Amino acid sequence: MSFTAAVGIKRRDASVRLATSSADTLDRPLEIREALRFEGVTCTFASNRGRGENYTAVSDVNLSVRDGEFLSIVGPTGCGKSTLLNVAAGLIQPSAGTLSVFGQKLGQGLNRQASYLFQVDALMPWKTAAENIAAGLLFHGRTKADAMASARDWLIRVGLEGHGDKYPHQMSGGMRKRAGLAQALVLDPRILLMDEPFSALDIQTRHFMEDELLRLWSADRKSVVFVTHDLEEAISLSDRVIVMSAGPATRPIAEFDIDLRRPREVSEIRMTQRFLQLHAEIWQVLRGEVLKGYARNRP
Ligand SMILES: Nc1ncnc2c1ncn2[C@@H]1O[C@H](COP(=O)(O)OP(=O)(O)OP(=O)(O)O)[C@@H](O)[C@H]1O
Repeated sequence: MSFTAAVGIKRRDASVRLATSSADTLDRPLEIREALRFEGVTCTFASNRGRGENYTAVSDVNLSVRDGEFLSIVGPTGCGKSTLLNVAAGLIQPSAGTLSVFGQKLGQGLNRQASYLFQVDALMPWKTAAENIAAGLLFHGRTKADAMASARDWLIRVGLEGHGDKYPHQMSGGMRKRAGLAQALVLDPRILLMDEPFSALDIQTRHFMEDELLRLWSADRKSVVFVTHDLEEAISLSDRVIVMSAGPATRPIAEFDIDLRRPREVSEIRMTQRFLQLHAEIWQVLRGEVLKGYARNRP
């Protein structure tokens, strides 16, 4: 069974180390590389209620994301999923604990190995799709000709060939998402952080985008951390799903290996027996936390 309860979260050291017989060591690396490692990460904020109170959103989070892994994080609303992504991006510093990126502790400042894709578009309305995609490269010092050539290449890769001259208001929600994906991937990050990127899309476009993401991901297997409220989306995309506890002081309470075959087509994989089995197992844990979250947030 793939369910690993709280003990499973503690097994993190074992999970990143391969069993090594002498034969193994000849042709396999000793360690699977970690893209991200949260160690004892706690984030405490000044409470929205004021009165000098504090609110601990996440507490003592220990979690590693393997190089090339597609990891999803699910949990009750407001539990602290985005907070963890913000720590991974270097947008906020934990009150305690550390984040390591490919083995290096991240001090102050942004995680330069990562690109971030938010729920809302980060496209600049006064720039065309191509210019939006090229903007990050220009910021990193590439020449305009070079940046625009890369942007045109990425327009093709995300299915926006011929739409490079459109402004965001001239594009559909799905097209804007594609442009957003290109904007993130053109920088060739080793890590992709995604915060409910497709939640505003209609269901068909959403499935299209999920398949598109899997296709792009499988081309060079970046490490992905994907936050979603949608358990079906989490299972159909991921190698591993982490369930967070209800807040406050949220932490991962269970992890599930998703052993569905790849390549996957999200609408098809959801019909399989194994998918339904995994869904039932994970929902059993998640449901309890969602109910606790509702109970705690009742006025
Ligand atoms: N900068 C901040 N100042 C004060 N409180 C904050 C801050 N950032 C987050 N919080 C609080 O921390 C908790 C976790 O927020 P977070 O956005 O990480 O949750 P989430 O699981 O991503 O939410 P959702 O599921 O609704 O997207 C919330 O109660 C939120 O109000």
